Amino acid sequence: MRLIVREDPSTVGDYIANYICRRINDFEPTAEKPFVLGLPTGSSPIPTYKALIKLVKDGKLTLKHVVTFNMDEYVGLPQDHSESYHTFMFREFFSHVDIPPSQVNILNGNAKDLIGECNAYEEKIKSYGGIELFLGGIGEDGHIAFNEPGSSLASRTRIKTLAYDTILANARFFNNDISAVPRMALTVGVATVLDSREVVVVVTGQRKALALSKAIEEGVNHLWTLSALQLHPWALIVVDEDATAELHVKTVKYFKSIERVQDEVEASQRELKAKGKISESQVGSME
Ligand SMILES: N[C@@H]1[C@@H](O)[C@H](O)[C@@H](COP(=O)(O)O)O[C@@H]1O
Repeated sequence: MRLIVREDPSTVGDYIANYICRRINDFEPTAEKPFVLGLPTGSSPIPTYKALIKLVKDGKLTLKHVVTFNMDEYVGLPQDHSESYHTFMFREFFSHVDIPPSQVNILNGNAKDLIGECNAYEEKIKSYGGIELFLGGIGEDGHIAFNEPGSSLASRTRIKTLAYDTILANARFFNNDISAVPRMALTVGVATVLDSREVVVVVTGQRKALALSKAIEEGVNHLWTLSALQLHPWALIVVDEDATAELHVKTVKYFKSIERVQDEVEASQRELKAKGKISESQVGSME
């Protein structure tokens, strides 16, 4: 696992957007071989979406051959409700970039057969050969997607009852009316996220600091589902300074030193590549 620390949410967003842009461009997606990207909602990824939109507008990135799968959706909230994750994703991202809407996949929380909807979602992900990169966010209780505390770390896409903490946290999107927050959601499972080839998680703000420390400084634990990321071979968590408030100083220093060493290695690899001594595929990031 790698942990990257940046100053604030905006520089975190820039870092992740540039990272995703490089991954997509290196992949050289085509109609036959699209890049499959998992995406979250929430306020934390908004700076990343803003930065990705700019990269597309500046001609540095195209999403024409990208297929997306969103993490979750409320159950029973009309699709055109201002707080549905469908509305959120088109408002904050998809309407501003060149992705064909037919390549956007979001769980339907109003499906007649919710279990069938979840199973079909897993099958569709499989039909694309799995997810290349899953971008995620976390809740204050350490949940990834809507995998609330106590979720099985082997879980797949399913119906989930929301924890009271999450209902409270999300009431801010429903005029602080707790009774207006849906009680259930459809969500990809922890194992669905872990199956993707790479996972990138955005964690910003002091209210996420405890969850971050539980997830990376303690053992794998179903009460802090992000901690399952410790089992993933290619995981990256990008945080701002505020989110590090509960981490040990030595943890932060350690990960910062890893980034420094990696930058030095990459710089020397680029130099070797410029001299024709190694190929582009040999220039890459390390865990
Ligand atoms: N289901 C979503 C999560 O996927 C998201 O990570 C979380 C954090 O939201 P925010 O970034 O607004 O704190 O909100 C919801 O619970």
